[in-house]
Amino acid sequence: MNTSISQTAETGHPSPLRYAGCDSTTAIRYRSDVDAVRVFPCKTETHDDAETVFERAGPRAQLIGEPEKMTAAILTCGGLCPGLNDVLRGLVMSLSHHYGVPRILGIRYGYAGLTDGGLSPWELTPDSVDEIHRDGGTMLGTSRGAQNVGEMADWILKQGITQLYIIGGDGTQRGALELSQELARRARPVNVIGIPKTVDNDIMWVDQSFGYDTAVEIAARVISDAHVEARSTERGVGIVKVMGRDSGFIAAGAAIASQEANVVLVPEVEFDFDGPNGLLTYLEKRLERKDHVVIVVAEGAGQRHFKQQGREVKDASGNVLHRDIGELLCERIHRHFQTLEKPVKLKYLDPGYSVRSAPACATDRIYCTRLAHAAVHAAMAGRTAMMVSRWSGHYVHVPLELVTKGRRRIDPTGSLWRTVLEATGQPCLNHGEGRC
Ligand SMILES: Nc1ncnc2c1ncn2[C@@H]1O[C@H](COP(=O)(O)OP(=O)(O)OP(=O)(O)O)[C@@H](O)[C@H]1O
Ligand SMILES: O=P(O)(O)OC[C@H]1O[C@](O)(CO)[C@@H](O)[C@@H]1O
Repeated sequence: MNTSISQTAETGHPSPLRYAGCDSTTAIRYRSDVDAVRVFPCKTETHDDAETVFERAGPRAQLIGEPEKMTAAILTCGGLCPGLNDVLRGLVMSLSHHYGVPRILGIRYGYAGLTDGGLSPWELTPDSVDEIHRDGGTMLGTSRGAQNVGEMADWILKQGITQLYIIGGDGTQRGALELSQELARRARPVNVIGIPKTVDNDIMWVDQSFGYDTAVEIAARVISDAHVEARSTERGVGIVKVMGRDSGFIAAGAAIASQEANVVLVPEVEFDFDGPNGLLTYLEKRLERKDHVVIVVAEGAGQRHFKQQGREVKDASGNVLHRDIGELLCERIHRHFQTLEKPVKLKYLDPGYSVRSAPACATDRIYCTRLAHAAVHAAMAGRTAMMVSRWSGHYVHVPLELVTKGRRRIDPTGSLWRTVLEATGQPCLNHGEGRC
């Protein structure tokens, strides 16, 4: 799966690099001669000793043009995530205070705001963003759903925009790549810089996304609530469903943080309901032994159990909308123990939107601000078609072509999942999958 990528460490000009997908166990070292970060990925089935070089983020001596003649635009797209307003604030402060860019446009409701049919942009100033970090959500609004890339490019050029900051998830970054390619075909240069936003923590080449710490903190508190409920009744079962469409990072992190989860179900690891290794058998044993149990489930887990029950429904961006695995767990567990004539008391908690609409915690605020400043330095130095990131602890520039190659998921054979299993005592809940 090695791919040639065009971007050198020094200049942003084309040179072949080898790409390897790997998690943050990757070793890393600086190459001070080229102001770059060299990454040596760990060995996986698909990659041997391939290496990737990322340019280090930060201010550069040479700017692409005169800041006082520039117009910057910022948009947020996809689902909410704690810290969006901190990123917006960081961008405006750096553009205005550090570089003196006079015109900063806040695009309304994601890509929809880059078209004639969208709402007019807001002029952003340090004063207008001064206190936005206190609030969750995004002051600019967000959206899902496709827009015509040619129309967006026309609109951007008509507005005289010279740099565009795009804050969003993997879908948004795919859009950013297309847009940067379309703009590159036009006469006037526009620097397109992505900033990774994902409460699910599922963007490639990002150690951990902003908002994740906040999300885990909140979800862990809900798991503790579920635990209190479960242990306060005879045969109490607490079920907590958290977001995680394709990746179970919030479920895993919150379960470990709370120390009070007994079973964690994520999209990356299959589980059975029935059979000697199935969830229901394990719950029987656990309830005999401890009289209560807490289950944490990511929304994308166990979707194969719905297969016979209808066609896939998708959101405006084409993401598959999952069936409610929390409801299914409640129904199956309730029915099973009724049949055994040993009924359980079930409490189902779903903190989904509360987790992602919260304002960011302190560590996420620092992270958002640093990413935002890195993004501005990148654009001012003339970079484009790239995303700022923190990778193996370093702030770096990652080509959008790499970012959009896939999604980051929990490795069922890796250390995070192993920690979940050790912390919960959860056994293998499937047969024949080979990954528990
Ligand atoms: N493959 C793609 N090519 C171009 N644009 C895309 C692509 N996928 C998604 N987009 C656009 O990106 C925007 C956001 O996509 P999406 O709704 O999937 O959210 P996201 O950025 O992945 O964030 P989240 O993680 O919250 O889902 C939408 O306007 C969508 O049309
Ligand atoms: O209901 P919405 O706003 O479309 O978002 C829900 C989705 O957003 C995510 O949080 C990703 O941002 C997923 O985990 C979830 O499926």
